[in-house]
Amino acid sequence: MTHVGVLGATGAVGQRLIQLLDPHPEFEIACLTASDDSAGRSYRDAAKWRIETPIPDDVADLDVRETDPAAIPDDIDLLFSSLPSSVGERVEPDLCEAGYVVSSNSSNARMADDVPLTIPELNHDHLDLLKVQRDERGWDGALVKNPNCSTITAVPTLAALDTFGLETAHVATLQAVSGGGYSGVTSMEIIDNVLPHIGGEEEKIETESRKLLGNFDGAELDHHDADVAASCNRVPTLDGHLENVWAETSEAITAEDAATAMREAPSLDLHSSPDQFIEVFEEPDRPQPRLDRMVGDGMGVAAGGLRETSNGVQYNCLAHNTLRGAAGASVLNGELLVEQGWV
Ligand SMILES: NC(=O)C1=CN([C@@H]2O[C@H](COP(=O)(O)OP(=O)(O)OC[C@H]3O[C@@H](n4cnc5c(N)ncnc54)[C@H](OP(=O)(O)O)[C@@H]3O)[C@@H](O)[C@H]2O)C=CC1
Ligand SMILES: N[C@@H](CC(=O)OP(=O)(O)O)C(=O)O
Repeated sequence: MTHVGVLGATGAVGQRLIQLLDPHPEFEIACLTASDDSAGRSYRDAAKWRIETPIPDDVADLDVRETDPAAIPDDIDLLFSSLPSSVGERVEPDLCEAGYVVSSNSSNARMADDVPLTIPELNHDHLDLLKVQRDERGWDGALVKNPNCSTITAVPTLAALDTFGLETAHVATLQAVSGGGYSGVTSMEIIDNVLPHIGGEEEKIETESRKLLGNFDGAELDHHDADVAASCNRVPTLDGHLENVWAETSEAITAEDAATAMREAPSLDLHSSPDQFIEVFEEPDRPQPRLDRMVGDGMGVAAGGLRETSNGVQYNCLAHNTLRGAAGASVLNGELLVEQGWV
């Protein structure tokens, strides 16, 4: 068993990590951290558990520790990080320097040249950037990131379309409230409403997509040159980001070509990777957040509403933002790190 720790374990993503890691056949939760306010309390007491499955008893009895390298036991093999990015920026490099391998969901350092940003089914080869990272930073540990939840929703479909030469992608998002964390948006702000701004989100989709779709030659990563533009909206759904995408390709493409390319997007043999990576619906009114966010046990991507435009295709896509878009993405990266021998 690989002994793992969860940083930011009491939060929205931290709780999802525990939900996924507790029954995991390869990982054993051995350490939990959160803010100083929670440190020293039992997890049951510190975490306001809001997941639909019960809080696991063995985890509930663990003590929450400070988020500090000195507080992490030496026998932890792998850390999952779901800290606020300002905290991740400060703490994650210290942990890597202290020798820990960190699979992080926080947005800090996602765009750093020597930090792999991975969706294993798409760009598992980018993990070899860790050789560059260790050479440059002198770390015994390692830092790997998963992308922003809205980015993860669209990029698998864009990667499938790239077989036809992706040139442009315009994305409009309808993002669930859980994306903002437990204290993100208040009910007075979001009920009977749509918020047409999510700070920093558009730039993340635009830049992270190009890094994910880029080419790694073993030394340097070339970002894809597609023109990606995004517009982000918060809507009153609980989980599941729905996105409208307009993609243009250099080669002619039909809606049927696009559906086939998406359906054929390869999956991996990792524990958390879904059997079918992208599920394409024929019904024009699918995917929908309430009906389809659990495709592939919450680790799949759903697409539908495909139709041709003058230079490409238009469609809708959806993924569960705290599973495939956050906690599940970190766990999958953890499985890849183990499989490739970094842990
Ligand atoms: N929610 C989502 O869908 C997604 C979230 N993310 C990212 O994941 C990260 C976590 O998000 P989320 O779970 O929603 O956030 P929450 O606010 O729900 O949880 C934050 C966690 O970090 C801990 N924390 C807060 N301040 C500190 C500190 N100073 N030192 C140590 N620990 C601290 C909290 O502990 P305590 O309980 O003690 O305060 C809590 O465990 C963020 O970077 C977010 O941007 C990414 C993709 C999707
Ligand atoms: N901003 C996303 C969630 C998030 O926290 O993203 P990031 O991991 O890039 O900080 C949302 O609101 O749905």
